[in-house]
Order: sequence, then C-alpha cells, then structure tokens
Amino acid sequence: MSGSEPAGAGGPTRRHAAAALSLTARAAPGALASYLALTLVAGSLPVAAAWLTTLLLDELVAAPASWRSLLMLAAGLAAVGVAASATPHLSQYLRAELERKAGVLAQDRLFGAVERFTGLARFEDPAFLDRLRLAQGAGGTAPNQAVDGVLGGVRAAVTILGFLGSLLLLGPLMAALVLASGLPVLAAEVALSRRRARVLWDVGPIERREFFYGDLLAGVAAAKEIRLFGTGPFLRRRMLAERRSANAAKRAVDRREALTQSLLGVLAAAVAGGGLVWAVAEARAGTLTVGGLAMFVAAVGGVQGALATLAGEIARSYQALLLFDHFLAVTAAGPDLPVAPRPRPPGALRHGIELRDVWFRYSEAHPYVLRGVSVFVPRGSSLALVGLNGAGKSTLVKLLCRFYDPTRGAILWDGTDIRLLDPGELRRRIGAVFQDYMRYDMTAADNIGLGDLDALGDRGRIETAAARAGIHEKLAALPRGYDTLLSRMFFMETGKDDPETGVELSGGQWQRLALARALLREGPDLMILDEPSAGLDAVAEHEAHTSLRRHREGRTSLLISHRLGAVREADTIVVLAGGSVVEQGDHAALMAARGAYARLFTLQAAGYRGEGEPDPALDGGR
Ligand SMILES: Nc1ncnc2c1ncn2[C@@H]1O[C@H](COP(=O)(O)OP(=O)(O)OP(=O)(O)O)[C@@H](O)[C@H]1O
Repeated sequence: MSGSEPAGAGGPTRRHAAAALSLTARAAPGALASYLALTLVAGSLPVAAAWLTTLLLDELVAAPASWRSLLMLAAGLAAVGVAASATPHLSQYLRAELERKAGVLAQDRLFGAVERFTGLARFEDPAFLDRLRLAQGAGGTAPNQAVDGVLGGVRAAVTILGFLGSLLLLGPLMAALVLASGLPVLAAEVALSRRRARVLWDVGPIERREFFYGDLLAGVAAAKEIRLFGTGPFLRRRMLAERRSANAAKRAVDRREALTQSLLGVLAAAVAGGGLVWAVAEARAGTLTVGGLAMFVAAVGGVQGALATLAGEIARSYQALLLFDHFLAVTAAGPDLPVAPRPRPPGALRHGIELRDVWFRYSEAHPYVLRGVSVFVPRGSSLALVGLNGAGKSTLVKLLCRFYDPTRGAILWDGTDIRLLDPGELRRRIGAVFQDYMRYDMTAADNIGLGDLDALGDRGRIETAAARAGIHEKLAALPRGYDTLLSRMFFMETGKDDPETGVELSGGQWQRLALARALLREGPDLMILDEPSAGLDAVAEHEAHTSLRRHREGRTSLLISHRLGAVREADTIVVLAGGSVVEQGDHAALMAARGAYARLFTLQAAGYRGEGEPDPALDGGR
C-alpha cells in the first residue's frame, strides 16, 4: 500500500487510544464519566444475578427455608433485572451523546488544522487527500467507537473476572478450563480483526473509486456529458466492477471469519458440555449444591460470552483506531510552508513587487514550470502577463499569493522576501479573481460578501461592487434580489415551502459575480485578474474592462488574458513562454519589436478582421 498506510505495521498504539479517550473526555466529560460508571454496573449485573440465583436456590433447598431471606433474594434479583433492562437504553443515549459531542470537537480540530495549511500543495497530494477524506469520516465516530470498544472491553472484563472468581470458588480446575477455552477465541478474534482492518484499508481506494463513479452518475456536474456521449452504461459497469472487487476482498475475510468462529464455537461448546457433565457428577456426589450447579452453568456461559464480547470489542476498537490514525495524522501535520520565526505584516506597498530569478516546480517529480523569471512591478503600475496555455501565468499568480514558495529565487514586497511576511496579512493586501473562481451555493449577497467578511452585512458596499462588475441590475431583478439563493442544490431555510427559490446563473454572470467579490475588498495594494473576462460576451467584456481599468487606475495590478485587446493598455506586458520571460515592454514597443507578442496580437486581430483586411496593429500599435 501507499506510504500513507495507517498506524505503521504494528497497528494502532496506546497513543492512539489515549488520544481518542482524551478527545472524548474533553468533549463530554460528564457523559463519559456516567458512561464509565454505567459500564461497570452493566458488567457486574450478570455476576450479581448468578450469585443471587445461587443463593436463592440453595436457600430454597435448605430446610427450613427462611421466608425473609427468600424475599430479600427475590427482591435483589428483581432489582438486578430492572437495572439490566434499563442500562442498555441509558448506555445507548450516553453513547449517542458522546458521539455527538466528540464529533463536534473532532470536526472543529480537523478543519482548524486544514485551515492552518497556508499553501495549496497538501490539497494536491493524493495520499494526503486520501487521509483527509478518511479523517473526515473517522474524526466524528472513531474516537467514540474506540472509547466504546474500550469500555465494552471493560464491561466484559468485569463480567469475566466476576464469574472467574465465582468459578474458582466452585472448582479451580473448571475455572482454568473455561478460561483456556475462551483464550483461543480472544486470540483468533484479534487476529481476525487485524485482517479485517487491513482489508478495509486495502479496499478503501477501491470504494472511493466506486463513489467517484456513483457521484458522476448521480450528480449534475457530469450529467450533460454522460447523456451526450452516452457514457452512462460504461461508467456504471466501472462502478460495479469496483464494488465487485471490494466485495471479493470482504467475502474472503468473512469466510475465514465464519470458519474460525465456527471451530472456536465448537471448542467452547465442548468445554462447556464437559464441564456440565463434571458439575452434574459433583452435584450427584453432594460436593456441589444445586445453587452451585446453577452458578456453574451461568459462569461458563457468562465467561465464554464475555470473552467473545471482549474479543469483538477489541476488534472494533482496533478498526476505529486505525481510522483515527488518519485524523491524528492530519491534525498533527506541521505547517505546509516554512513559517518565519517572527512573520511581519506587510506594510502598504510603497515601491513595488519584484520577482527575482524565480524558479518553480510543483514537486520534485514535476518539471520546472517557471525558469528564472525576473520582473519588477512598480507600485501603481499595471502589468499584463501573456503566453500560450501552460506557459506558467497562473502559477506565477499562485506564487505571488504565496500558495507555494519558489523552488529557487524570491518574491519581494517592497524589498522584503514574502516568506518573511505573515501570509494572512499579505493576502489581505491582495484582491484577486482566479481563473477557476468559485461558485458558492449561497445567496447572491453572500457570494459577493465572501470577498471581505467585514462587508458581508453591508448591502451598500456589496451593491457597489456588483455595479462595478456589471451585475447589479441582474441581481436586483432576481426573485429575492440579493437574497436569492444561487443554487438549485439547496433551498433556503425561509423558503422550505417554495423550494423553487434557488436560481442558477449563466457562466458569464457567475464570472461577473466573482469579479464583484474581488472588487469588494477596498483598496487592495495588488489587484490580480486571471482571465477575468474569459466567459463574458463582447459587450460585457468591453464594459468589464472599462470598469476594471477605472478600478485599477493608480493601483498596482496584474492582468492575465488571452484576449490581447484587453491587455494592450497595460504599462508593461510580459510574454511568458516555457516558464521564462521572452519579451517585456508596452504594447507599442512589443509590436515594434515584431516578436512573439506581435505575432500573437496580429493573429488574433486577423481572426477578428477576417482575411485580407488591413492590419492596424502592425501599423504602429496604439
Ligand atoms: N497543481 C499543479 N500540479 C502540477 N502541475 C501543475 C499544477 N498546476 C499547473 N501545473 C502545470 O504547470 C504548467 C503551467 O500551468 P499554468 O496554469 O501556470 O499555465 P497558464 O499559463 O496559466 O495556462 P493557461 O493559459 O492554460 O491558463 C502546466 O504545464 C500545468 O500542467
């Protein structure tokens, strides 16, 4: 299996169990203490019942039987019965309460840890993503299952000790035999649980692939293509093949389990049967009372049952702890980007941003995407990045936001390496529309307000940003205006009776919304626009660029666009090819140089004009 296999070869350790227990104890100390107390009571009830029965039977056959004693013993038995019938329900409630509370704390810890990853690399590491998914599933339930398993084990141990003590009083040999017949059950169950946990881990990726195909088939994202290309049956076959292969692995372990448990069951029954013959012989000879015989029968059944329970609980805890290992690994993961000893907040940009001989590759296994890029963006100027697909433009933007660190070289904010700055503060000084912007299944106002949480409740600012992005009229005209939910997946709390309140926007409208989100942040020192108009129609694009130009005025900005008409106004245009800067200058200079930019520009202009028409671009640029 991959390097992210849980808990090492030795399986979960005491450290895992202690962490699970401490998480549960912190989440719900009262419920845990009550659960523990109830567990101890529940464990001793069968022993108490057996002893009371023994005493009752012996009292009955004694002559003369004392009424008072008989009544007391019967009342005791009745009380044990009442307790035995009430404890499971109370236990179930406490267990659910523990799970709820531990679940909240675990979720909080997990997502708190995920938030602390300042970069993006972890989210692109398949092994880490696997762990994260398992941790999400395990965080809420695994600690509780583990604790439950441990407490179940404690309950079984109390029962076993109680009965073994009783058996020792009756016949030490029998006690030893019963224990010996139970121990193989325990050993076999633990071995089986290891095997089961390993199978679960092994089939994990298979099941995730199955879910992936299931999601594709059942979700809206792929619905169009599946129907158009007719890939439904193909994807379904793949999904079922994954399911069958997971089933085959589980079936093998189930068979082994059934066989082992049947053999052990036969062994246990043989010991119990032999013991019974011995006990009857002893009773006939008068060395064992009737009560003693009853106690013997109860003790043999009780010990064997409790040993099987103990084994089952150990197996359950083991599996839960294996999953919990993922949770621990994620929550204990260190920072994904090096942290400066005393990170400083960046001041307002005064001079400019410099990329100094920046080299970058996504990992050692990947080729270099940026190769020695050196660019200076003076404060207040606009820089446009131009280049073919895959040239490294968006990568450069990600480095500027410090989602990754350069492999070599540095990015300087007013002369200070951004690695020495507080990443959160740095990002607060940057406004950005990413190429792959988000569409939040939230209201229109929320979709814009997420750009600056301080403005989330400030409708005036939100509307101004929307107006700048050219989407105000559209949003104001929605059924509930800015409070309209932009999703067909959910419906609003207030609109439960009218689930049709959700509205879906067009691609270009979503893009304007993303633009409005970026424009909400007041006066960012650096404005990054990565393909801000790719989905817009010609009129909208023109409007957006006029508005953006106005918004960018006097502000440091970086614009990426494949539509070269949109970048010609930039103070500096940098042409990236193969991760290196091949040209830089303003539009006129680059057109005059007749290099890569001029070729691209001319090609696009010819496309718009049609063949044979005059080429104004080649006649001098602006
Ligand atoms: N997360 C990633 N992990 C590995 N490689 C990546 C990742 N993101 C991008 N790349 C690779 O880096 C190269 C540059 O990608 P980038 O997105 O920066 O190009 P771009 O110039 O913005 O392209 P486009 O014009 O298509 O948007 C590409 O070869 C791409 O495959």
